[in-house]
This record gives sequence, structure tokens and C-alpha cells, in this order.
Amino acid sequence: MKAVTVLGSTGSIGTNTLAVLALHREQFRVFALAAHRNADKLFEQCVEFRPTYAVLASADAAMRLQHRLRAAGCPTEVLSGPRALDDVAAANEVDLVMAAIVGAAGLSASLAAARAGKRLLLANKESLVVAGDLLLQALAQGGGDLIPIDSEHSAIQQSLPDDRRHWPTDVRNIVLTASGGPFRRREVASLREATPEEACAHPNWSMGAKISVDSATMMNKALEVIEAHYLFGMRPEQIEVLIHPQSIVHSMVSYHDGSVIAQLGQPDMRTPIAYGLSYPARIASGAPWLDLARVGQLDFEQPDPQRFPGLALAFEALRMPVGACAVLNAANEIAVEAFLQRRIRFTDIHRINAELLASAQCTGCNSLEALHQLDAQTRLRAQQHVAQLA
Ligand SMILES: NC(=O)C1=CN([C@@H]2O[C@H](COP(=O)(O)OP(=O)(O)OC[C@H]3O[C@@H](n4cnc5c(N)ncnc54)[C@H](OP(=O)(O)O)[C@@H]3O)[C@@H](O)[C@H]2O)C=CC1
Ligand SMILES: CC(=O)[C@@H](O)[C@H](O)COP(=O)(O)O
Ligand SMILES: [Mn+2]
Repeated sequence: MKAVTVLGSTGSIGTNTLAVLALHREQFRVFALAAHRNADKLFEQCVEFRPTYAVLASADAAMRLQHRLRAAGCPTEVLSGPRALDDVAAANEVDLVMAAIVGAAGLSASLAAARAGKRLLLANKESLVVAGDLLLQALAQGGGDLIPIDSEHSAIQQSLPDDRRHWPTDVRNIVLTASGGPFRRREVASLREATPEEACAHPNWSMGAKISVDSATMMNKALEVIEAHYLFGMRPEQIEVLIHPQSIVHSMVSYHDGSVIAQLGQPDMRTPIAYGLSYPARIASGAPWLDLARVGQLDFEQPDPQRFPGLALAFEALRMPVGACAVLNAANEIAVEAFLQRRIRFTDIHRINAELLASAQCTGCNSLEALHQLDAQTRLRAQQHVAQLA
């Protein structure tokens, strides 16, 4: 029986993870569940899965949840505060950690799981974008492993040889597929009027608000380019992005002999989640079967740089000193939040990201402390841009 901690259990990835775990109660037990504020959903999850621990951000909210759980006869102990996330990620009893917190807020617990030698199921791509080298070092020191949950990176992992020594010699390049999001066919001039509701209406995937907006700007793919660089050791020029509106081909690897190996499936996150939970075995995920005759057609096209200017920022950041990716991520988190609050326009997200990356001073930002400082400074500067634009 494997013990699992689910960080971000109340979100889109968190609930999909619990849906897969519910199919395999004989193989997995839930050790801890962690959310930020959504105490009602966390309460329901605790009653169903009876974890040893639950975590909420605020001490008051945690105390109220503790009373509700006691009254419902649930033995779960409720913890609070940022250290609590690290503790439930690194606890001795834990085998697998699903890192599904959104944003750089997930970094500390990802690092804690890696240092403690856990199997890290990484949905929180921002951990690698902000501190890719440090997370890989922590994994090497801890002796655990990382299985990407992001659908494209799961696809690439499944399309690469198991023996990593073949990657540098055999692989020509990797191709990340992108759906094109809700604005693939919208008139570019009208993007400045796009609303949060329109930006969050992803054509294929049901996801949290932040990643949905990232898909609409294609900053999601920009973050995924950086994620792929760290996960698979690919140089920026070996990473290609191709629009595939059906989101059936989840990504592919192109080899020197002319072969292209891809992973296909329905756009359903339960598939990469089940793969990560059971690797190297395969277990049922609950996702529907792929019927290619019904899909009928698979289309591919080049991304339009006018419509999706954010994509180029990833390649720019990868050519800059290492902290540039952290700057891009922090700027984007603040800009997306401001857009969701209707304080800035959709097209301002890219303005803020591009301006902060262009003025980034990040030489020598190799330590966790330096990256934290850079992240905090960038957030402040991005807030100033938001205030000017609002
Ligand atoms: N959704 C998807 O299909 C995919 C998501 N990802 C990645 O997975 C991650 C999660 O995405 P998604 O599930 O969509 O996001 P959601 O917004 O749906 O969920 C986010 C989760 O993180 C929790 N959370 C938010 N902020 C904090 C914080 N400061 N401290 C602790 N917990 C926090 C939320 O708690 P609460 O509910 O209490 O606010 C919630 O449980 C992201 O990094 C995203 O890029 C990658 C590929 C696909
Ligand atoms: C499901 C998943 O992995 C998302 O990251 C997805 O890829 C978003 O879709 P886009 O391809 O539109 O960014
Ligand atoms: Mn993805």
C-alpha cells in the first residue's frame, strides 16, 4: 500500500487525483490533503478519504475545520501554515507526493518532497520554471524520482527511451503540442477586449483559472518550454511548439532516424495522473477510451507570433541568466491575477511580462534565497505596472 500526499487537493488536478485514487483504494492510501482556503471542499475530501493530516493556510480556518471533522467522527488532524506543507510532503510515511498547488507557492513543498526522496508527481510546472536547477539537485540528493504530470511532459516521458543515456544521442527534438486555447481564431485586434470568462473557456480542458488564462495567452506553453528544458535536458532550439486544436496528440519526440513517437489519448488529466501514480505499471484512470474514427481528423499548424507573443519570451528567458525564468513567472502570476480581477486588459498581460523580462537583473541568482528575493522584487514591480495600467 502506497501513501500519497496531495498538495492542492481542492483544485482541478487535486480532484482528478482523488478520482483516480478512489478507483484503487487497495493500492493507495491518502496520507495528507492540502488546500489554501477552500475548507468546505477539504472537509468533504477528508470525510471521504480520512487522511492522517489536512492542511489549510490560516490557523483560524484550520481550527474551525478541525472542529467540524471531530463532530463528523473523522480522525484527521488539521495543520496550518507554510511549514505544514513541507512537513506533509516530506513525512517518513509518505511514498508519493502530488504537487498540484498553483504558482510559485508550490515550490517549497516540491523541494521538500524532492529532498526527502519521494516520488514527486509534478503538476506544479512553476516549481521547475522558478528553480529548475535547484529542484533537480534536490531530487538527485534525495534519491527519489520526478514524474511529470503536465500532459505534454507526460507524453514526452512516455515517448522517450527508458534509458536516459540515449536521450542526448538519439533525440533530434521534442514537439510540445498546444491547443491554441479559446482565442485561436479570434480577431487579434479584439483581444484587448477579451474578458476573464472568455479567456477561461478552454476548448478542450477543464482547469483552474490561472492555467486557463495562460493557455489563452500561450504563456502556458512558454512555461512548458522551460519545464521541458529542465526535465529532458533539451536545448531551447530542440524544443518546438505546434498547435494541435484537438488535444489528442499530447506531444511527440522526433528521432535522428526520422521516427516520430507520440502519446495519444483523450484530453483528460486522469490519464497522466494514473501514469504517474503507478509508473512503471499501468492502472485504470477512469478516462474515456480514445476512438480515433470518431475524432476523424487531427490538425497541426504553426503558432502565430502576433496572436501569441508570449511564447517567444520563454526562449528569450532561457538565453538569459538563470533567474530570468523566475522573473517571467512572477510577472505573469501578478499580471494574470490582475486580469482575473478585471484591473488590466488581456493584452496587458504580455506587456507586463515582456517589460519585466527585458529589464530583469538576475545575474548570479542561483541560490534559493536569491531566487526568492528576485521573485518578491518582480512581484512588486509588476504590481506597479498593474497600478499604472489599471
Ligand atoms: N488543471 C490542469 O488540468 C493542469 C494543471 N497543471 C498545473 O497544475 C497546477 C494546479 O493547477 P490547477 O489544479 O488547474 O489549479 P486550481 O486553481 O484548480 O487549484 C489550485 C490548488 O492549489 C491550492 N492553492 C492555491 N494557492 C495556494 C497556496 N498559496 N498554498 C497552498 N495551496 C494553494 C488551491 O487551494 P484552494 O482551493 O483552497 O484555493 C487548490 O487546491 C498548476 O501549476 C498548473 O499549471 C498542469 C497541467 C494541467
Ligand atoms: C492539460 C495540460 O497539460 C494543460 O497544460 C494543457 O496543455 C493546456 O492546454 P494548452 O495546450 O491550450 O496550453
Ligand atoms: Mn500542459
